[in-house]
Amino acid sequence: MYGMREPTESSFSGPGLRSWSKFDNDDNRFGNEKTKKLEQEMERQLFETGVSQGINFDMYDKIPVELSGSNPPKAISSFREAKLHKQLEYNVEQCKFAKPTPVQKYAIPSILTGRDMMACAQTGSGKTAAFILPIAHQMLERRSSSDSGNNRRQSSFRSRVYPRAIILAPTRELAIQTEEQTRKFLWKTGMTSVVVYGGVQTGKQLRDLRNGCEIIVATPGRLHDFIMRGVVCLDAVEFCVLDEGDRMLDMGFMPQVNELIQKMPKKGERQMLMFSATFPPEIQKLAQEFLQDYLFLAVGRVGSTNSFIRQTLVRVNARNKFEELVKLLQDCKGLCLVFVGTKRDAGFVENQLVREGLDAISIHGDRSQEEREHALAVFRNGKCPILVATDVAARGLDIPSVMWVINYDLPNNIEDYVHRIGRTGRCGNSGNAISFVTDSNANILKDLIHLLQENKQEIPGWCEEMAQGRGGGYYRGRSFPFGRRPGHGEKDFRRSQPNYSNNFVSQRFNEGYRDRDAKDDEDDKGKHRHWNHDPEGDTQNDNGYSRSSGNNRRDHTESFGGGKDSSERDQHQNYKTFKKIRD
Ligand SMILES: Nc1ncnc2c1ncn2[C@@H]1O[C@H](COP(=O)(O)OP(=O)(O)OP(=O)(O)O)[C@@H](O)[C@H]1O
Repeated sequence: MYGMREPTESSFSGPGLRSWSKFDNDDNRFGNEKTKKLEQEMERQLFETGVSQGINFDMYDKIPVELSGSNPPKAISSFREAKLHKQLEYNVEQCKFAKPTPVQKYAIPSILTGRDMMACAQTGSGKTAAFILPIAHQMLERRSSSDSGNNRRQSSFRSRVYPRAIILAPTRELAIQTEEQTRKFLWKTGMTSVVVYGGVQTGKQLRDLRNGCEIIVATPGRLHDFIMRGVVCLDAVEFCVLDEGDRMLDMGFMPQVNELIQKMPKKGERQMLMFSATFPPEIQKLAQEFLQDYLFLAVGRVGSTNSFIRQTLVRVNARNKFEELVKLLQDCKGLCLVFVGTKRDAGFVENQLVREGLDAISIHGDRSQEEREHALAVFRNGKCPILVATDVAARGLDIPSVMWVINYDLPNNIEDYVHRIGRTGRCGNSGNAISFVTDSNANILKDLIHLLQENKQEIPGWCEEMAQGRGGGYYRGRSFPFGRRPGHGEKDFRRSQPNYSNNFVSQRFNEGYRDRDAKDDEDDKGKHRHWNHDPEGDTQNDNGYSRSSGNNRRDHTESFGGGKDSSERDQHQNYKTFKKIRD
């Protein structure tokens, strides 16, 4: 029988800890001193991970928010206001979450009312808790009201698992991390979660599943595998989350995700939630297939970065990129994540750095899962403070003390840039992102310049020249061809659909947003209510979210050299830039 084992030292992690978490405070039948101590230790270990909130945390309240769709509920201003189950309140306290972030303020009440949701908020701003808490609350409520939710008993009879919630993630490491986070919130609720992902033997995951669970966090391939083997059945799914929703719906994942969703109860009988920091309009359109009467939440502009990350562009010559990297790394304090374009380059750069005497390790798709997890572990604990990575580490990973993200190779699209640099500057902490730019990067520069302008970052003169030279001029100011800013996602795409819905409203909070989007709004088809309501009573927007004007940009032609290939002067200036950033 599950849940009847006395916990042992070895149950500090993995399923042992999960099964112990089924005990409720009042139901501790081993109430002796030793057990209590063990339980306290398990609790301490469980809650000690995660990024502590940084000095900029209160700035989140000033970020403009848009909530659109029919009958949107009122935001909460404290976790208490959400009236979560008392064990969940306790677990939130243990996580040291003093107050909700904006995405939590708006998403928690929306999800609690049973609505589907597409939510877009900056990297590191607490999206994970924004969906897990209201899901866990509803599962607890429904279980206590109907007392029919013991899926474990049911599943052990049928030797099949019937999860009530599925959370899909694009990478194995993110799935592992999200399940760890889920475990915190489920602590002592009597509910458990299991993570399943590819690249490792199925044995342990199978045993965990057979012990029963309410929530499965998974990468799509492995979950599909377990369904085909008759281990998991999705008939009883009440909640489905696509974490990094835009990635889960892009061409790489869409067929698998679609197949999984088809195995769940149909629209309206399950709650569908999609979260990401980026949601390009074309992906929003695709997502319609899975959503019903959903609320769209945008914290800040869809696809933007947070303003706590200092972003710097450095012009380099492809030939001496590596030397530039070494120079830079010698001066970087704290953990440093270096993104490269290919798996081969990841191995190559790692080896070269080690030869230079630097403590580097790499993570990419050609490494075994064991190696990938080892690389992340030694990076996390600081034994190897430089992690060279492909985009496998670009999304979702929440690692404290990542002070630097270096784009050794820039990605091909702005969404990947946003996610990559979002590994630093999390939860109100400051961070630095440095991107090497070569002649072959002209394709991303327009979007990048726009993003930097928006966040009041320095834009070197050579960069503007480069963007203009290649693309026939980049877009400055408010008017963009085809009525949309280049490249990345914007607002709720339904607003531009004719007669979307009679009940459709779009509410805005922190009115600084108006400056930026005023013109777009006039053209929108939906009805808009502009409310002055602000749950924190703060309507000022001074965090740089209104689009920057030309005044915010300095002319850096002088300090970064001209538009030709990286010259000696460039290199000297690059060094000066590194020094400035470091100091
Ligand atoms: N209300 C809160 N108060 C303090 N810390 C919080 C709060 N909410 C979340 N955090 C912490 O902030 C960190 C980032 O949260 P999370 O990983 O959920 O961000 P995210 O928005 O999902 O980021 P990404 O877009 O990169 O996936 C975590 O370590 C989490 O524990």
